[in-house]
Amino acid sequence: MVASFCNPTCSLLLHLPISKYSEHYTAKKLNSRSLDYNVLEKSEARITSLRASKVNMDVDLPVGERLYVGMDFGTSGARYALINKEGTIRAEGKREYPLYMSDETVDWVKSWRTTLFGLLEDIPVSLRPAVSSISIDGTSATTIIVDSNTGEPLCNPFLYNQSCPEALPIVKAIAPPNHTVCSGSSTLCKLVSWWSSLSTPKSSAALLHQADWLLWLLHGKLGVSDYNNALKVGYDPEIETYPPWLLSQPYSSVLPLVQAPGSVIGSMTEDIRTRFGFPKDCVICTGTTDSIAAFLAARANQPGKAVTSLGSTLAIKLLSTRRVEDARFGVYSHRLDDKWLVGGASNTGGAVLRQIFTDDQLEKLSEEINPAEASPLDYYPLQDIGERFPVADPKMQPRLHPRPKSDAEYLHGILESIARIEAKGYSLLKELGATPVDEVFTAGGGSKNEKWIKIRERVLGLPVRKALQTEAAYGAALLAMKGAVQ
Ligand SMILES: Nc1ncnc2c1ncn2[C@@H]1O[C@H](COP(=O)(O)OP(=O)(O)O)[C@@H](O)[C@H]1O
Ligand SMILES: O=C(CO)[C@H](O)[C@H](O)COP(=O)(O)O
Repeated sequence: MVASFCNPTCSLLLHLPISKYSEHYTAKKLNSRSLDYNVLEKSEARITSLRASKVNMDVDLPVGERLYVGMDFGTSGARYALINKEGTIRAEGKREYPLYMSDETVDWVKSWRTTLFGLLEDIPVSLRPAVSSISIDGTSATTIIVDSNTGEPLCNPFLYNQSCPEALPIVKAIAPPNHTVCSGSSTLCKLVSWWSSLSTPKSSAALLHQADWLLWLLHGKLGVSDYNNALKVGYDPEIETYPPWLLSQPYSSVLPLVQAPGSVIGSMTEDIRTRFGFPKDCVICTGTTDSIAAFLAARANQPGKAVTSLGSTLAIKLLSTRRVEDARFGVYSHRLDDKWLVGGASNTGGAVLRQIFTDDQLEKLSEEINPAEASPLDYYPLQDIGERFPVADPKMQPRLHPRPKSDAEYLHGILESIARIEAKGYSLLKELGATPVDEVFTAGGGSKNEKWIKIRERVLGLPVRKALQTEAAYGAALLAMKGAVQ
């Protein structure tokens, strides 16, 4: 399905050119404002100088300065960024997820909750009274079914890359052909899988995404999400509602209310506010997904600009004037104010590297790589069986052999093979009608690898550079700022 989207308003987070009117839907006027990028660009130098001093700075704030907190709950750990209205980073930090086990499985809910309050504790005490708002991004389609009265989970969460193939025929029977939900790892497949399991109480259930549930712990209003996280359960961000084919399902009662990302849900609860020393006017804002937060952090603001998140997984996001989705290839479009972030998320990425090399080895071995030379090795690096994009194949096998004697050559082959997957992703988006990519910014842990950036430039045949801000937490902080100043 290809649709163009319209709205004659500037978006809050991006200086976006006014696009032509939609061919398919009566566009709704979107509430948004423009944030001056020039201010943010100028502040880059200041960010660098501040960061050069210390990460968590108990600095004396200018009188009256207000601050905005973004938290990124990624695959391997969580981070926070505390910024002011110029985008200067006042403090930042990160925590690995503690691994609590229950019945031989990881208790992710306990780990995420512990990490959330740990990050709040890491925010310098002297800066907390200046915090106006908080927002959180999480891994997309990470799904938690909770008791709608208590907010406590009714089952283990379904993680972002978990697939429920048994639910796919049921979902395909109700959704339009090749709709975004027609993927085994979609939130809707996870909901249908849970709904179809006999042992679960259905009456007082509510569906939340990871970011929604973490934000609920801070504001206390259960059942609120954002239109990025809600995309993969079937919410249509262009018409700003769930489609009739979904609302007519028996489980539609568990679906969350949906707001735009970076909109105020409510005030921080009194007990958390007093426990940590946040001000009475501190508000909690809707979030987004981790790869969209990374896009926001990069501040790529023209159609044709793209952000590749080289985190545990490879997620690509291309700013397009046209909406594109095709579940056969794992391609979907997130709304970003009055444009579309077209892309997909592969199961390849840094997690495969981490299975083979430590971060130090990655750094040392990369020094031996000549990025101008193409590697003859042809792999498909996956942690486990199954791929989401640019091929949606739950049975795809990892391919990481033959392994050469030289570790540097092996790493070169893996980095180059991931670059080829990235290149295939971008050419697929163009074939499906998205605005062609003309420049790629890089976010995530892999963005620190200069040699990989050069390999990717050669394979993609495009300018590729490290984003000015590579952490998704910075993008979430921009969403918190949007909500606070609205
Ligand atoms: N020098 C490096 N070169 C390539 N990849 C790296 C390097 N250092 C770290 N990484 C990768 O970055 C990934 C972590 O990135 P991050 O953005 O923190 O992931 P996530 O948010 O998905 O947990 C790890 O999987 C690791 O393999
Ligand atoms: O791989 C992932 C975890 O890091 C997510 O799937 C990633 O966020 C991509 O999802 P989306 O495109 O919906 O943001």
